[in-house]
Amino acid sequence: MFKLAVFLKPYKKECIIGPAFKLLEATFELLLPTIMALIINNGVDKRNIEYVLKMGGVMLLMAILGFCCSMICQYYAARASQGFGTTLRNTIFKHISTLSYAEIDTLGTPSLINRITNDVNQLQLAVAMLIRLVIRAPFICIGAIIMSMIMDFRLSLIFLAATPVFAVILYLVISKSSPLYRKYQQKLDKIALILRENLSGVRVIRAFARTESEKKRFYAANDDLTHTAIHVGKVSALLNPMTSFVMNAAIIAILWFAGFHINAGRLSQGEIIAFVNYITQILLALIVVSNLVIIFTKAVTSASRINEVLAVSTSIQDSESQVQHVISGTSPSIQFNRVSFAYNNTGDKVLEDISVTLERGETIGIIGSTGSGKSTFVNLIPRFYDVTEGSIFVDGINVKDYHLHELRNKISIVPQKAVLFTGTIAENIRWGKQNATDEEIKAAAKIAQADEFISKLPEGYNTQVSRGGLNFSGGQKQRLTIARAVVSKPDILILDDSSSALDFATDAKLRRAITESSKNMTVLIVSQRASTIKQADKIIVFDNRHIAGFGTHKELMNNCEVYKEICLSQLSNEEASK
Ligand SMILES: Nc1ncnc2c1ncn2[C@@H]1O[C@H](COP(=O)(O)OP(=O)(O)OP(=O)(O)O)[C@@H](O)[C@H]1O
Repeated sequence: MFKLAVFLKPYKKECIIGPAFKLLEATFELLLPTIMALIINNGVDKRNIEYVLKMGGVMLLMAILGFCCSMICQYYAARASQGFGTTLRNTIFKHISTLSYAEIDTLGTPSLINRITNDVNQLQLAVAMLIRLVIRAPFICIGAIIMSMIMDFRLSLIFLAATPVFAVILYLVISKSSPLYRKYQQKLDKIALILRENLSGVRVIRAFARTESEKKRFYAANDDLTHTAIHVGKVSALLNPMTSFVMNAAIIAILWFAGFHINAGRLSQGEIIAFVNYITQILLALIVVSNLVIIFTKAVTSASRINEVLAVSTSIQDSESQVQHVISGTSPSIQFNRVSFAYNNTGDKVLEDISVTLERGETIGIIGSTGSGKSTFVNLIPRFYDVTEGSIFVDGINVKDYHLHELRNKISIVPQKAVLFTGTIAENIRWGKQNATDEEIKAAAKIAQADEFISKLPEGYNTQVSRGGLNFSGGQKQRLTIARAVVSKPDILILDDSSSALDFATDAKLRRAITESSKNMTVLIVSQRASTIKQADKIIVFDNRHIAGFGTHKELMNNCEVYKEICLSQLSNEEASK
């Protein structure tokens, strides 16, 4: 938790002024019982109305000043806690954006969302309480004990005797509830995961009539969360009654002994009322302390979850080289040199000993059974993941020697799942090139075979894309994502099964347009459809982690059994032999 204190640095002023005003308010509050004792002893007892009114006025003034101090503190606490939360959220977000796919896969998207929202909120609350109450509550406790000591030292020893009992209660509750809060947050992550899967996969769930079983899964996770919440709630709920019990026992003891003191004439009526007031102040302050303990126990859990994210350093390190790369026109566009890859250190290899050279300007088809490693192969080129063994060269330079932005500027990738963002169609295409002119956007859409359907829309390129591109069909979404990729005229274009929703004729037109649009662009087309990749200059055939064949359609039909089998399962003999 202390590691995150750096985010409070810009709010030093707020962290000093806020508690200072709170202390001033607490001082006024501590003086009130003494003034009340004076009013009873010197005013009420002696029937001195003038004294009662004068001191009553002083009490009112103190209450008003106390209220003003409290408001000022509240203002500074809100400024510091909100500012702290904003900076922390920005920092986590910035950090997450540096992480590679591998780290994001490990942490889990729903958990990351919970950490950046829920956990930061918890810390924000702790900061506000830190400024408003953390100094005030002990100050009131200690102040009230000192004031009562001044009045009657022996009676006040009862408070001191109650303190260790209170400390033991605090220790027991914290040690029990702290691990439970961590469990609670993990279960909240699980709820977020199920919710996310259900909301994004709502159509599939309905199509497969899985609504009931998904409901049951959600209820089970929710019950589990509730169970933990109740458990932790029960433990925390013990704190307030136990504190009240200890303090009320102290009050009874004080009243008992105070009776003897009054009888002996050592304590006045006013003083005994002030004494009881101080006890009440201590009791209230201790209840605040108990609630603070709960808030801070939660905050410690949240802080460790946030620190966990901030401590993850990306495995994809950007090159530190300042050298401007000079690309030789003769080097191959992409070269894999004995590359192996596993998604995690202990996992099985999903690509093994891959060596292949792709020349500039070639169109490469990539085919193979599902799970054979096609997507993994193309994801290694822009360094979404780093190779486990071997090396990859783009334009003759090891991908690890590029600055990431330089490498990724060369490559446009259209992923399997078409992802669009809210905004207009033009804005979505402009993601590929920020300063693209309207003509460039139209040209890109023409290549992607999207211009025709966009032009028919009443608002054309200014049509709003709703969240996730819901207002477009699967094929339309795919074409828009392809337009976004080609608008920057990249050196390497990767289409990862991204034309699967297009009909054969549109797919063929798309491939022709891409080939014609740039002679120097190396195009990698991953597809399950033999017809999509058949015409490519070269075809890579993946089979179970390995390259089973590499060559033209004709060559592979003659020498690659896996390829021949795929083609013959999809095409007629006549089509396959063409
Ligand atoms: N993020 C990931 N974490 C762990 N394993 C993964 C991950 N992505 C893919 N895999 C595994 O790697 C293997 C290769 O997957 P990949 O997606 O590269 O296959 P593919 O040939 O593209 O399949 P498809 O044609 O179905 O898209 C599969 O066994 C898959 O389970």
